[in-house]
Amino acid sequence: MLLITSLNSGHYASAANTKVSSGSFYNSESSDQLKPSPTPEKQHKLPQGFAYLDEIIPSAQYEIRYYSSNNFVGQRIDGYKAPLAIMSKPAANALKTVSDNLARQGYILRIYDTYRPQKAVNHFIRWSKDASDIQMKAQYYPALDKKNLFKLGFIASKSGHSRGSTVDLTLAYLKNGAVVDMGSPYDFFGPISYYDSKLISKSQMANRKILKDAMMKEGFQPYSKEWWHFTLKKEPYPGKYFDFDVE
Ligand SMILES: C[C@@H](N)C(=O)N[C@H](C)C(=O)O
Ligand SMILES: [Zn+2]
Repeated sequence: MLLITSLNSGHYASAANTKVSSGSFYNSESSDQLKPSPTPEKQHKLPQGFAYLDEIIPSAQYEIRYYSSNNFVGQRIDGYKAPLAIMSKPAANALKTVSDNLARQGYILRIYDTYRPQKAVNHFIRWSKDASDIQMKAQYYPALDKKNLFKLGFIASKSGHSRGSTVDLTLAYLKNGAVVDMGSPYDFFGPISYYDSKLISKSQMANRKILKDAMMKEGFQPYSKEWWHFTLKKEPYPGKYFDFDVE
C-alpha cells in the first residue's frame, strides 16, 4: 500500500484504500461558528486532469462555503455534494508552491472555493432573480440589490471557477490558525472588497498585498473587484465550463 504521510493529518480515502495526506476541514454553518470536521469522503470520480486539493496542500484549511449555509444564498449550493476543493492539476500545483512560499513567511492558506460546477452558478442566477429572498443581505450585500450583483461583477454567470483553475482564498496565521484581517470578509459584495479599496487600513492593505504578491509570483491573475479571487493565467481548460459535482 502506498503511504504518503503528512505532518498535518492523515486519513484513509475509502475508494482507493490508500492513505493520503489531507488538509484541515472546517464546517461553517454561521459566521461565528467554525467547527473542525473530519475529512469528507471522496467519490474519486474526477475527470482526468483534476485533483483533490487537500491531497496536494495538506497544510491548508478548507472551509468550503458553498457546501454550507454560510454563504450569500443562505443554503447549500447545487452541485456541492461534499465540502471538498477540486482543481485542475496545474492550478493545484501552482497553488502548492504559493503555499510553500507563504509558509516561510508564517502563513497558511484558507480555501473557500475552487472548482464550481455550472449547476452551482445556475443556482446563483436563479437566486438573484428571486427578489423576495433577502435572508443573507445584511451579512453579504447590505448596500446592494441582489439583482445587480452579476452586472457589478461580484458573481459571474460564466465563472472562471467552472473552468477549474480559479480559487477563492485568504491567509491564516501558521502559529494559531486565525484568519488574517483583509478589511472585508470573504464574499462581502461592495466596494470595500475591491483590491484597491481606500476604505481599509494600511495593515489590511498590506495583508491583501502579501496574498496577491504570492499568487502573482506563481502565475495567478488577481481580480480587481474581489481581493480573494485568483485565476491561473495558463489555465489548461480556458474555454471549457465543467458541470461535474463536487464529491
Ligand atoms: C461569488 C464569488 N465568490 C466569485 O467567485 N465571484 C466571481 C466573479 C465569479 O463568480 O467567478
Ligand atoms: Zn471567486
